[in-house]
Amino acid sequence: MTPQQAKARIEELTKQINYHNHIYYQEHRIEISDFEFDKLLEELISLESAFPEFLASDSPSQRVGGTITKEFETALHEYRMLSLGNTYSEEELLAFDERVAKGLGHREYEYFCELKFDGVAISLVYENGRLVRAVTRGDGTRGDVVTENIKTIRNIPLHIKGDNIPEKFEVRGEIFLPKKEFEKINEEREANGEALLANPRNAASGTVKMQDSSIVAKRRLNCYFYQLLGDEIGVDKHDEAIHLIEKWGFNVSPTYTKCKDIREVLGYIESWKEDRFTLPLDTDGVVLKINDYEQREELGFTAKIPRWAIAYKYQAESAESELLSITYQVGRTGAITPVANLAPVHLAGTTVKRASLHNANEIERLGLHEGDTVFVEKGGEIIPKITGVALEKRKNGAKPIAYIDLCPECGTLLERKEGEAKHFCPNTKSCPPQLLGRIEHFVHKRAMDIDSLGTERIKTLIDQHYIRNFADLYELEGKADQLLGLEMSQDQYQKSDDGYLFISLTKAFFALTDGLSLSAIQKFTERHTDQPLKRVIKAFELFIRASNKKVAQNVGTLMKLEEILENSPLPQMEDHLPVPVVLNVLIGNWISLSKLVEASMHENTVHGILLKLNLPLSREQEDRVKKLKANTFQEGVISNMLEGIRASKSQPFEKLLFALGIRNIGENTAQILAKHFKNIDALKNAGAEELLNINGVGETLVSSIHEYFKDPENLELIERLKTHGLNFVLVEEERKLESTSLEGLKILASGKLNHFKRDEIIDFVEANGGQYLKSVSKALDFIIEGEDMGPSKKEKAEKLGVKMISEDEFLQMVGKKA
Ligand SMILES: NC(=O)c1ccc[n+]([C@@H]2O[C@H](COP(=O)([O-])OP(=O)(O)OC[C@H]3O[C@@H](n4cnc5c(N)ncnc54)[C@H](O)[C@@H]3O)[C@@H](O)[C@H]2O)c1
Ligand SMILES: [Zn+2]
Repeated sequence: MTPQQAKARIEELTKQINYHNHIYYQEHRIEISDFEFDKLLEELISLESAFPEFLASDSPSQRVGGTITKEFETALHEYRMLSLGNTYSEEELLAFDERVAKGLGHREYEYFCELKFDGVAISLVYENGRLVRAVTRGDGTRGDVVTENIKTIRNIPLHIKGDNIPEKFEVRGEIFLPKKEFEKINEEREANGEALLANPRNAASGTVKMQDSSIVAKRRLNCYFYQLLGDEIGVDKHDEAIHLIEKWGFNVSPTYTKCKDIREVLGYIESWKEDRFTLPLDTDGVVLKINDYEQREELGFTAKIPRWAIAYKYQAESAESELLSITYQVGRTGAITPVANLAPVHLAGTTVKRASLHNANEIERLGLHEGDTVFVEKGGEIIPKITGVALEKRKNGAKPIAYIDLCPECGTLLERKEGEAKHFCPNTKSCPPQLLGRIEHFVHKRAMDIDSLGTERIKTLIDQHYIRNFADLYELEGKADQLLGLEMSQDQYQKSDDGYLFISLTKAFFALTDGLSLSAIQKFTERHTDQPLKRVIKAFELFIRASNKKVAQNVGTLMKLEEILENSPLPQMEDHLPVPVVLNVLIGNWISLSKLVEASMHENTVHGILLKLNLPLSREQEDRVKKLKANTFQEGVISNMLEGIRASKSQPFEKLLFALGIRNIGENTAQILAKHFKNIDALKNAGAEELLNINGVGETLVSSIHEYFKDPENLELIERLKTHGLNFVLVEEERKLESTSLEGLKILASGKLNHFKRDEIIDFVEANGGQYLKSVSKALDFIIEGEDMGPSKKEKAEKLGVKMISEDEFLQMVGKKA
């Protein structure tokens, strides 16, 4: 390589590494794996050492990767927070050991091994036994002060008690989001159609830097500690320090061990290679450190890393599997996410059956064909990803994956906006997941406030076609009797290609027998999955006989089932039975099989079929049928739901306006518009000019409003809602003010308040006659300055000359405090 080439490559690598550092530390995202990142850095380091003339003092090889952010106060680290050298190879580990041996003049030394926890580094400073400061690593010299956020982590001791606690000391560790919590958050996000968090590490680092500690508290971060620092800590070996902080109540992972030489270290590495996946958090390697502090000092540091420690990183594991199919998920915003269904394969401690594909570009980038053998990898990500295709194994004539054109939920032609990676379903009104999103918004606490309508219930009502829009909610009252017994989930059902309704064997056997428990039957069917139906039924007969419960009756029913199945023209489906056949066995004396088949063609549940047929069932038959159904709506649930819906009719105009979900009309805007126009018709007829004259209304909002009222379906919806008595007119002063002490004042609160939660302060200001604004502007009369008010906000307020008062002063102003 010529010096010219080297220079160009160094520049290119520097640019790339700086970019990936930036998105990793500032945006909590990744675009390449850690392995790929480490390879880039390694290449840079080797080029810089071959061509030292091109080594820039600010090269990423010379600096710790993070930086500080603008939103927090910063603090200097008393002891610099460094990075660690890392390697993926055993040879390099042995070379490290040789350097250590040489550096110490071949005297004896010990290693202390810990797992490398994949989280965010934190430094806690204690003075007189109290936690005074929690600081991120930042650029290694200076970090962000995130004390309030860290205090929400339950097992971090705020006070240390005991004998001989040093007056001042620092403890370092790794904050992490437990895998279970991470999965929970992502399940919620998936259900809400929000983008998934890539991995627990990024989620943890994003959380640590949130502005709102109450959200941090909900995330249930945890922390493992691995270092004690201070001038008078009274120990001179790392293992002693670890035992000390354990004794003081810090959470230390019990996975550490002391090794007397590098061979033992290799044993430790091997022993955790698979076992680490059983730990509650992600780990990406092992850190080995010289145990003795004096020896550490002798070995010293480079600009960026200690010479007495190194991280050995496990390579991400990969496996081969077969692409079975692709499922396209529709989120609540209409965004489409393709997911690969794979033949189950064992990988990194779990069985993998699905891998994320993100969007059409990713499928194209991989060049996926139907039935391809693919490589799956599980790096830092919980959701594995496909890293490539084994081209030599591609089947003859395999077709490239064709991305879907139509929404899998509603059949609408998908759209893809210029410059966007994701496809969208434009059918915002009736595409089921999008409708779910809209209804959830409508019933939200700050909108129509119908808390008896949770997601599961709304989903059921949408799936079974009881609600297609908001107005339908108010017509449920007349359908109360149909709702009784409505099934909450359709998981137990399947439709055959030609539209016949099937039910799981477990549920069918449960309803067809008497005296056998659902769980016992489930265990039985699990043992007999994949077998031909005839054989399963024979085995079930033996199972009934062995159970010794109501044998004659149960076997009799089973024989009837066999006979009807034999004569029915219906297709077969693995592990399922046709619903009409099962119903025929249960209630056959009332109705013929052909009538049942006909009724089941257009229905998705047993409840639906029975509603349609309206048969006079005996008590016993009803009980049997009940066993066939999924969980159902009961009387209490229904009356509770209807009560909530009825009560919502008295929500004031501004809440209703917000609930309608008109694009760009948030809560604040809804209030402003409601106050200005006083009723929906005035808003509907408002011209652009009038709208633009209102403070806070801009061009985008004007066009969303006009677009909304241009749509005849929306107008019809409003008319229907009016007939149900919803408030489309502002009832002025309908809210009794608690006081007028804030009358005419425009107020904003920033930072953490002690007497109010986020939403409470808004209600409080308004209840006392004030107006709450959501951003810093000249219009404000004052800002209530809470704890840890963001420095950028503060700066802006000072620049605009907005007065800031403390929470105490505010409380005095409203007479809540002497
Ligand atoms: N994928 C990307 O785009 C991208 C970008 C930037 C950085 N990265 C990754 O981030 C890492 C670089 O970050 P780094 O400089 O923090 O190095 P590092 O994470 O490899 O090592 C240092 C850190 O390890 C942590 N650590 C965990 N367990 C520890 C233990 N038992 N003892 C001591 N320290 C422990 C500490 O937080 C410490 O700050 C690399 O692994 C790199 O792959 C990836
Ligand atoms: Zn759709």
